[in-house]
Amino acid sequence: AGAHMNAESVSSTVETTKPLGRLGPLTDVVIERIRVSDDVAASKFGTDSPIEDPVREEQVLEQVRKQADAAGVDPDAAVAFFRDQIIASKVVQKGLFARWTAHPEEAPTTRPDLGQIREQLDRLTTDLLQELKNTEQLRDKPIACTAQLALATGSGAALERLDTLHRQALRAATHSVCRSQ
Ligand SMILES: C=C(O[C@@H]1C=C(C(=O)O)C=C[C@H]1O)C(=O)O
Repeated sequence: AGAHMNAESVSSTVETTKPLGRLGPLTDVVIERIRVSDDVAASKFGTDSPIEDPVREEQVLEQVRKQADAAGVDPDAAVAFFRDQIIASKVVQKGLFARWTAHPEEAPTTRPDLGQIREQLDRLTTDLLQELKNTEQLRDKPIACTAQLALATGSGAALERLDTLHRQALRAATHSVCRSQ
C-alpha cells in the first residue's frame, strides 16, 4: 500500500501514528525512551552488565537537574519525572530478560553497544525536558491534564502497538506528569 500513497496520504498516515492531544508530543518521546529500553536490554542480556546501574542513574539525574535549571523547568519536578522514566526502563528490561530466558529463540541475536545507546538516551533527556517546559501550564491544571494524559497514552499505546509489558512501562513513566494528580 505504501508504494501507492501520494505525499498527502503518506504524511497523514505518519500523523495518525502519533499520540493525540496536547500531551501527544511529550508522550511520543516517553514512548521512544521506553522503546530504547529494548535496545538497552539487548545490550545487557547474556553479559555481566546488570539491569540496574546506580552510578549511571545518578549521572542521568545529575544531568537532568542541571539542564532543567538551565531550561527554566523546576529541577525537583524534573528529577521526579526522570525517576519514573528510569523505573519504566527497568520494567521493560526485567520483562524482556524474563521473556528471553523463558523463550531463548526470541532473544536478540546481535548485541548493540550500550555506550551508543546511552548517548541516544542523553539526547532524549534534552527532548523530554523541552516537552516538560512546553506542557508546564497544562500540567498544572489537574482535570485538563488528566484528560489529555488519558488521550495521549491511550492513543499512543494503541497506535504504536505497545504490548502489555510496554503499556505497563508507559503507565509507570507517566505517573507524575500531571503535577497535582
Ligand atoms: C537504561 C539503563 O538501565 C537502567 C536504567 C537507566 C535509565 O533509564 O536511564 C539507567 C541506569 C540503569 O539502572 C542503562 O544502564 O543505561
